[in-house]
Amino acid sequence: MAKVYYNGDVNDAAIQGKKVAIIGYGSQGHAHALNLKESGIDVVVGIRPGKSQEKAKEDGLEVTTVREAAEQADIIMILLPDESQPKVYKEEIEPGLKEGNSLVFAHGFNIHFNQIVPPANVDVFLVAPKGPGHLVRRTFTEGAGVPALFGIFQDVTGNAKDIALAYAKGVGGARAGVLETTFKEETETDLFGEQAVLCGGLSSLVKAGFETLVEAGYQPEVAYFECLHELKLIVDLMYEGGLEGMRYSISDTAQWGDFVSGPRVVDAGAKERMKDVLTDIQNGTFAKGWILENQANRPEFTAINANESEHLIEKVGRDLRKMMPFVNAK
Ligand SMILES: NC(=O)C1=CN([C@@H]2O[C@H](COP(=O)(O)OP(=O)(O)OC[C@H]3O[C@@H](n4cnc5c(N)ncnc54)[C@H](OP(=O)(O)O)[C@@H]3O)[C@@H](O)[C@H]2O)C=CC1
Ligand SMILES: CC[C@](O)(C(C)=O)C(=O)O
Ligand SMILES: [Mg+2]
Ligand SMILES: [Mg+2]
Repeated sequence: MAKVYYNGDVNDAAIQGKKVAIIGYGSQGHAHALNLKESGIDVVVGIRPGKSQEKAKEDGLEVTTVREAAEQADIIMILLPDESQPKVYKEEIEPGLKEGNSLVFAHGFNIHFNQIVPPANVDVFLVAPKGPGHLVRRTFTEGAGVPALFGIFQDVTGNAKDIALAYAKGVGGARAGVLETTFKEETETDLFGEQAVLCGGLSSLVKAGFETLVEAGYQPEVAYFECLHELKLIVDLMYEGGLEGMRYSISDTAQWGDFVSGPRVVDAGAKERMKDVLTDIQNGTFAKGWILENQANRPEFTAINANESEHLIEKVGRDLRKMMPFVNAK
């Protein structure tokens, strides 16, 4: 079994007296900045002028430019979109780095795929929450946390592991469990998870189910409730009790259908295609495509995104959710 670190395993002194710069104030950025601050850690947010800068100020945080934050801080956590990081790093972060600083990431993409090449005199590690930033924040305020991974790329101070664990505790990760990984493992598993299962696999499954019912003549609203809305309720049961917890709560009829029909839909062919997806991640094909897509100003991303937002499931869902304000309460 892998070693799992919890709050009691962490050396808090590793981060005390240090200043942490959170670069970016989006999904992960706001969660890390607020959670660390409420954990008693000295935080400054480095962010360009705009909406999220205003939000960081409204939230009562110390805010300055990216360059100034990187210069001031001992620990610099980069929480910009992966595709924006290399340019901002080169122009505004690298010039402020000092020997013995910690350069930190929440995802290994830019280090692993060679888009950011850090100097040899700083610690480089990742602390990657295994969940969306808004839930990293919400669970923290509820007294809980989202599990996290940490991984060391460069340890020049000899303290990188202690600092990484203290950081993970500060954002709430060590309430749920923190595991050691490598940049390679975090990058490849995170990309695979979001593409094959959590985001890509799931949205394709939901759309295919919805379309199958609608094309067979059933009402779109019924198909929406069946294939999308109820998913959260089923996944909540898996989150709480695994597959067996979910199967305990559903009817025996549903459980029998799960056993006999699930593998007909997600069959051996689907697993073979998952392996292809993993291969493209491992050999850099996916990363190269995403980097080039951004260099070309995202023509395919923009077109697909526009088509997706016009899908019937989205139109029906927007109307139905208006009648369920509690769904969007947070
Ligand atoms: N989203 C998530 O839950 C997870 C993300 N990660 C990783 O965390 C990192 C951050 O991701 P995420 O939180 O999704 O990022 P977001 O897309 O939410 O980041 C948006 C923030 O970055 C700022 N920003 C965007 N582009 C630039 C730029 N060119 N120059 C300066 N600031 C910019 C935005 O400012 P403005 O408002 O001005 O646009 C905003 O403050 C990534 O490495 C990601 O892989 C890891 C785990 C989960
Ligand atoms: C599942 C998507 C994710 O990897 C995440 C929230 O963990 C991301 O990159 O946003
Ligand atoms: Mg992830
Ligand atoms: Mg990810």
